[in-house]
Amino acid sequence: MPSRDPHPTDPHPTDPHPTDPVISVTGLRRQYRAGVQAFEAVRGVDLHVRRGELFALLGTNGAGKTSLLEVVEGLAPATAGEVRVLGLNPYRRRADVRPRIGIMLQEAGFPADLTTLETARMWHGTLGEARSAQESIAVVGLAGREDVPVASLSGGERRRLDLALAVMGRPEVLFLDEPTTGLDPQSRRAAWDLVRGLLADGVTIVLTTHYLEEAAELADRIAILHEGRVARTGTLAEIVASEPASIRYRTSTAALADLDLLSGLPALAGWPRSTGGAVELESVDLQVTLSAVLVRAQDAGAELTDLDASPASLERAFLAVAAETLP
Ligand SMILES: Nc1ncnc2c1ncn2[C@@H]1O[C@H](COP(=O)(O)OP(=O)(O)OP(=O)(O)O)[C@@H](O)[C@H]1O
Repeated sequence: MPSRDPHPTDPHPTDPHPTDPVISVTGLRRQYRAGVQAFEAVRGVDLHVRRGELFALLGTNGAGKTSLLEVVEGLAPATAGEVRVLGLNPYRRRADVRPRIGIMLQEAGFPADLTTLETARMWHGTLGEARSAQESIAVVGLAGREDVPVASLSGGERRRLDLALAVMGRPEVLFLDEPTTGLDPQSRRAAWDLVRGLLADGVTIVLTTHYLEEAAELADRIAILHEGRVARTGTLAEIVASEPASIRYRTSTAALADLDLLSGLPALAGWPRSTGGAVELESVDLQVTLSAVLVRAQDAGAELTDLDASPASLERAFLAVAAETLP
């Protein structure tokens, strides 16, 4: 099916309202191949990214993040649905949209024998209005490494060079595709500081990452993609609030081990389970359930070993999504 564009002329492309979403995706579908071999990688996605926010796109392997982002970045057409970036169809109006966005890909693939500065200058030559090569290198903290061949940069320095090129054109919207993969914890935190600096300058950022901590640290809002659909979306707090907390322990005392007896505990999110000899409880109110467990243990003189009580987390939400099979 060809992509459809209900507003092919984009009547007010240069005068969007300040509160309009910078990225607006509605009912997006992307299908690979046709006929019996057809595979729909993106199955009706709605997303809206506001000006100046960092929106993190998470997902299981093969969830459709890359397939979705390629359409948003204007690199591929949608099979169906509507995408607007800065008010424009990014595929049909690529020449207008491209200078206003920056894309940091997973593997930029520079000629390894060029130096940092030569690489930045080469990229500068492809842009119109842009920061100088020197300034871009300084922005990402690579000053002093100008004359080092790209092949001799560390993995972290190479990712910073990727970022220098992505921000060189002073993009209004920046796409960061797994920007800190392979970086050590210190370099990752340095990259986060760079990203925060860009946000402070008003850049709108779409981040994909497999590091949930990174999304929790940086994102204003998050979407978790699964099997081509948005399975969860919202702020970190909103996503976490939709998941139960958990309590685990081991005991030999029946009052705390018998699952039927435990099912009467308050605020449980489901039936108690026993896994590998440990009791597992899910709770919609950790404090209420945990207090009841401890009171019962005291009354029964029970010893609880390996006691662990954890509030819901982004990781739990992610794992819950990964375990779901969507209709
Ligand atoms: N060119 C293609 N032709 C056919 N199928 C494809 C093509 N590209 C991707 N797919 C399939 O579409 C689905 C989504 O892939 P995609 O790369 O978008 O996922 P992803 O979320 O980016 O995954 P990852 O986190 O592993 O990079 C996968 O099942 C993949 O095999």
